[in-house]
Amino acid sequence: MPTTPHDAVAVATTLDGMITVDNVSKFFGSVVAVSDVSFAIDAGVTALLGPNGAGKSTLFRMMCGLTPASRGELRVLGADPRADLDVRGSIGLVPQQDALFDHLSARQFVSLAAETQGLSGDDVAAAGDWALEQVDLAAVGSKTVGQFSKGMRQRVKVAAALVHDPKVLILDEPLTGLDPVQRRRMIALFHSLGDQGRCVLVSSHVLDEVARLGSNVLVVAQGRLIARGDYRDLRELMDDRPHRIRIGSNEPRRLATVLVDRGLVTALSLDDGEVIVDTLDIDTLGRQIATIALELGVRLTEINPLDDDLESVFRYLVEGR
Ligand SMILES: Nc1ncnc2c1ncn2[C@@H]1O[C@H](COP(=O)(O)OP(=O)(O)OP(=O)(O)O)[C@@H](O)[C@H]1O
Repeated sequence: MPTTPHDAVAVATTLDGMITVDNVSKFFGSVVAVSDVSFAIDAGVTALLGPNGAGKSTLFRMMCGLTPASRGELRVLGADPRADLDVRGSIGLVPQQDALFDHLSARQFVSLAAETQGLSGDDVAAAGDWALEQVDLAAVGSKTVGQFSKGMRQRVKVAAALVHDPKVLILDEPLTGLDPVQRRRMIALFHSLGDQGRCVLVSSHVLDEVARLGSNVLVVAQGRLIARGDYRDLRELMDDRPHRIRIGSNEPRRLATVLVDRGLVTALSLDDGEVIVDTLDIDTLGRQIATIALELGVRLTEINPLDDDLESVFRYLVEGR
């Protein structure tokens, strides 16, 4: 554990988890942003995966006590974040927006965050230095934020959220726009913060980012929690879904007939000389298609999945198709 410039807020954790969300819904008029979501999470990194508009930010805002739930109950460190100011003080939020003041130095920006959290006097500078150290920016703390790369800017935002040494750190899409090296560095930072006993909750709409975030994943879509578990299990579940594939060849009709005869596809259509197939067993189809083409003397020009985007993965998980 690192030494901290000020006492960590001592708040009891419940048996349920450091964050507990119990049958929570949030309505904005007729819009259901969050629908009957329940989960409990503890120390370490948890990823909240979901497409745009899934309800991730709304869940985060409720956890931070910024907006009330319409129904259900949220507990952070055993208390209601709307009612308990101590608990609000043990949450750090990294917002999605790039809300930095470019003319301030990183140290000034983080100190401002420390003052906002109620620190004063020497504690402000000590907390600022400590937070910049955590994100590996202490050496460039006197540079203005306007000079920073996207990855460094994100780390300044994390430092600002960490400055009061919160037990719970909530990060809204913190990996967006980072290059692979910056992303790896940020993910390593999240894990080190989680290993120090913090509950680190990170949202993302990118499946591959979540693969690197770790084993604890919550999947939300259309306001509902639709899956939860180890990333590999979720990936398997996603890979088991039916796939739609476009196959280009010089003899689409002959190829189509054989694919149906051999039971390799569940649906098929011909589109402008190309065969569009649905298959439940993409591996077998992939293995056999070249052999079949060879047998028939048919030349393959293209094999492309049409539904390998994240939206179709979510659609499958939500609707089972
Ligand atoms: N203040 C609001 N008033 C009305 N509707 C809202 C409000 N905030 C969110 N919504 C709606 O609630 C739904 C969930 O939005 P939310 O921002 O929580 O999703 P998200 O998963 O964070 O997506 P994104 O990454 O795009 O922000 C969306 O349909 C959104 O339009």
